[in-house]
Amino acid sequence: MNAQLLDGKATAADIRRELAERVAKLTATDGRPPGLGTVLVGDDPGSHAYVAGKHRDCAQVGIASIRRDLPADASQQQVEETIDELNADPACTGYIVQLPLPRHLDANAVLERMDPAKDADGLHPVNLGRLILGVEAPLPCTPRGIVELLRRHDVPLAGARVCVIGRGITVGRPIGLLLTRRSENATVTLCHTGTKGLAWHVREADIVIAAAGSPGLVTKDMLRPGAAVLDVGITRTDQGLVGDIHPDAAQVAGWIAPMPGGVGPMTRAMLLANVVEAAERNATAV
Ligand SMILES: Nc1nc2c(c(=O)[nH]1)N[C@@H](CN(C=O)c1ccc(C(=O)N[C@@H](CCC(=O)O)C(=O)O)cc1)CN2
Repeated sequence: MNAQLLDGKATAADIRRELAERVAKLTATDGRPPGLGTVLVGDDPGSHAYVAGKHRDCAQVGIASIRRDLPADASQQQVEETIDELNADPACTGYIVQLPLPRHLDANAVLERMDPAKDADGLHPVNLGRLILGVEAPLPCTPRGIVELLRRHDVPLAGARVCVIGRGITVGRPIGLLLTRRSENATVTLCHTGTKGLAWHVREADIVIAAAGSPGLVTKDMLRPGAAVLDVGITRTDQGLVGDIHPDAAQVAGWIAPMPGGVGPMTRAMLLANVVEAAERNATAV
């Protein structure tokens, strides 16, 4: 079988073009562009690359960038003061705190301090609660990107059995909430390091979303032929970046979102979408 490519790079480029038009309208009406803020603590090269990418995307669609970089030994108070500053900054429509934070910081306290109306990542507890309640809220970027990628490639979701591997807060936990909404109507099994018989769960699935950070975890012998397989795992090795899906999976999958070029670019595009939607909400509120 030749797997069909779930091309996140091309799809994200389409979305950026659509968003650029909405940003131009907002800028003309408001007299200034929407603004995205980022809070980055420490020297993790991956996090630096992701934040740089977010600001490049902003420049491409006309969103203003506000960047706050703090040293690896920044205190909880320093980080929270930066949050307070962005909460109060009228030029900042929405912002994100790049995760993971250094271990000495309390990430939950930082997220809770954000103004939920400015939470461009949909990770504030109020917004995660709204997601459960089915109330409009910014959605976490990777889960939203996955749903958008599947929809734009006509991968059937209603009634689909989805196996998610990984229970992190940016992907594994929220993706189940999105896919089980009535509008998506999928059935989700969330697997993690405590799951017994992972291969059995994967083989039952029409859609497999691997976000475990375990290189080559999902192999072709585990997959149902024709399944849609999305690689969200990224491990940095001496040989470069390695995903959770073994390359041989393409031999049996019906669709494949590779790493790189699948879900990652969609994550970035959905962040822009969340900022544009926040700006549109603000514009209609006045
Ligand atoms: N506050 C947040 N922190 C983190 C999130 C998040 O959504 N919000 N997700 C990840 C990191 N991330 C965005 O922040 C992210 C990860 C990967 C990519 C990406 O485009 N990946 C490329 C491959 C990697 C590369 O080229 O370096 C791809 O898949 O093509 C974008 C964003 C954790 N932290």
